[in-house]
Amino acid sequence: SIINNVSDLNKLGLTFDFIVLGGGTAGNVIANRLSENSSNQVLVLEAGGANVGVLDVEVPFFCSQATPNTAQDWNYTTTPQTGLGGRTINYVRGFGLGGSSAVNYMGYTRGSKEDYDRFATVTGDQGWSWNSLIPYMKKNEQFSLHTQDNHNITGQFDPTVHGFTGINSVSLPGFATPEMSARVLKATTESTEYPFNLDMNSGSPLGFGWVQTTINNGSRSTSATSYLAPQFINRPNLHVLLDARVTRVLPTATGVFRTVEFVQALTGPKFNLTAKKEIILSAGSVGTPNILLHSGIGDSSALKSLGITPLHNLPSVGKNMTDHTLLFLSFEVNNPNTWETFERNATLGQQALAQWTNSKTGPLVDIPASQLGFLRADLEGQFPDPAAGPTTPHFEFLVGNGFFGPPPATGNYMSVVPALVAPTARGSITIGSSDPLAAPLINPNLLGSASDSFVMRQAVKSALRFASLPAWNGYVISSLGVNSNSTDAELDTYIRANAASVYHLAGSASMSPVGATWGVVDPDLVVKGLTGLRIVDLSVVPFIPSAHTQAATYIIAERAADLIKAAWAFGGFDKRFLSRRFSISME
Ligand SMILES: Cc1cc2nc3c(=O)[nH]c(=O)nc-3n(C[C@H](O)[C@H](O)[C@H](O)COP(=O)(O)OP(=O)(O)OC[C@H]3O[C@@H](n4cnc5c(N)ncnc54)[C@H](O)[C@@H]3O)c2cc1C
Repeated sequence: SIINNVSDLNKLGLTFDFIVLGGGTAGNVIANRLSENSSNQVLVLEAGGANVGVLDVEVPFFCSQATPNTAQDWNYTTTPQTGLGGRTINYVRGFGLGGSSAVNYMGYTRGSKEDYDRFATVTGDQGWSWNSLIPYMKKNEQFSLHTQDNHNITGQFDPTVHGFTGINSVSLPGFATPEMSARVLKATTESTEYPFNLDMNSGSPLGFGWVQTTINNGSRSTSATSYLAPQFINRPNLHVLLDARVTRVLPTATGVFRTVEFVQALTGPKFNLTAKKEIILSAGSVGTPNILLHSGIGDSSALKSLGITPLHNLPSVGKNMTDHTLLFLSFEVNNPNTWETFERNATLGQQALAQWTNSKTGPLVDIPASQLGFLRADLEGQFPDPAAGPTTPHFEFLVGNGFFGPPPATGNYMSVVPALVAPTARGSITIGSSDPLAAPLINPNLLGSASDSFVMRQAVKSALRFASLPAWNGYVISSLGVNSNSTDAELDTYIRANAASVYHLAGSASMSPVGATWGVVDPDLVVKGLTGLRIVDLSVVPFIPSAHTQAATYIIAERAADLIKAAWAFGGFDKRFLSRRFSISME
């Protein structure tokens, strides 16, 4: 059930085995999988609301309107970003059931095999390798063979690498943009720099291909519409409390954290609930370290200086924060059928919305991109390879049939949006006060290293080269802002003034090997040195995947659910405790 008020929850008279903090992308996977066992009572505490009936959330094309500064956004701002010339920027995090899966741009890209194999190497747990995770990729994915325009999808994906019976819908574009798509595909035949890739979710993402998105029959699929669909949320052992903002986790004994403190209104009373088995922290890469720090779990001396009693010294909490940077690069084109046509004409816009409402067809069924490419930069011998391996990209292009965001008053446009996907800079989540309801200090450190600035410039140059291939003759009229004659200094100035976040932040509560002096969680995602508290969200990755990050989040959560089930499979004894105490392997 979905409950709005803690007094209604209390009336149920339940005690909970597992309490999941945050009903976002990962949290709802955990809630679903743990409640498959009817003897587990599972509760999710979500700070925001239900996110139901919000058109900007449901209509794929409206994704850029869902945030920033809306009711479904935490509405954060970064600290001044040195790599962006000192600018501060909006920092979007999904607020409400579904979390960031309800406000993201729906691209579904797993990353490279090397990304996951690096997780396994760095953590010492082969369970995080690509091959070990394939079953979890398939458990997440319900790939659709149907598109909203019923076109033939042969040659647009590789069926052998997908899951068809999972929970989260994934589909190919459902509204044709033939003038542009044909040229993108032609461009892939004109230069070895931009090869075609049948399916970027095979583990080998390099090249250009068709975008796969978390869209179900023309509407956004979120972790709430999928993992909390009626057949799941109606389980008698699964409950969600909305408007429940977690302030801290509290110890029930020394080193044991099974109690959660939360509020239902910013000025309202605090409530406590205690889990019988575990608290699972799934508040995301900002929320998770924020809650840990306010709970006294972090760098003890930094916490003390803020007046917070340190309870467990874990200096890595909030460190290692990594994010992707993008630049919206636009080209004026000679094609009357771009998004601008219906974006500028109210009648056509209303027709498009009516078509979506009535039949879930038309231009609004897709995100504003139909192809994407993952590419490597020529590092010119200046920097060590920042990627997980030689078949892992350094940057990405999202190609769209129009201007991203509100278009200029006249003209038709194409977007080729370069994004840095293997950054070396690391940022942080810290706190500036002991008030758990105050916003944390968010520093993604975008373009914060010489290598990142260099690769971003290479990516922009590559985008300009891409748009001048013969495929675009007679189509591309000119680029906006920069062009192929721009000097490196001009490119850098433009990038610093205009680059933004892709909102993929990751790694702020990283996994590390058992016994490591760094990191926040062990490879089984239990907080290092503590009992009863596990973290399951994108904050646990030691490196950001070189891809859009929701697929990795879902995959990690699917495996995490199995780790939790296995830990409690022995009559209530924590398998992890047993295996450590008696040095026996129970895998
Ligand atoms: C605008 C935007 C566009 C993006 N585009 C894409 C894309 O196209 N493709 C892609 O793959 N990825 C994209 N991403 C990234 C992707 O959505 C995230 O990496 C992923 O959803 C992270 O999942 P998570 O479970 O770690 O966190 P979230 O999904 O953010 O979940 C955290 C949840 O915890 C809740 N929470 C936080 N603090 C508290 C608290 N104190 N108490 C209670 N609840 C709390 C939040 O409200 C939220 O529901 C985008 C993200 C954004 C914001």
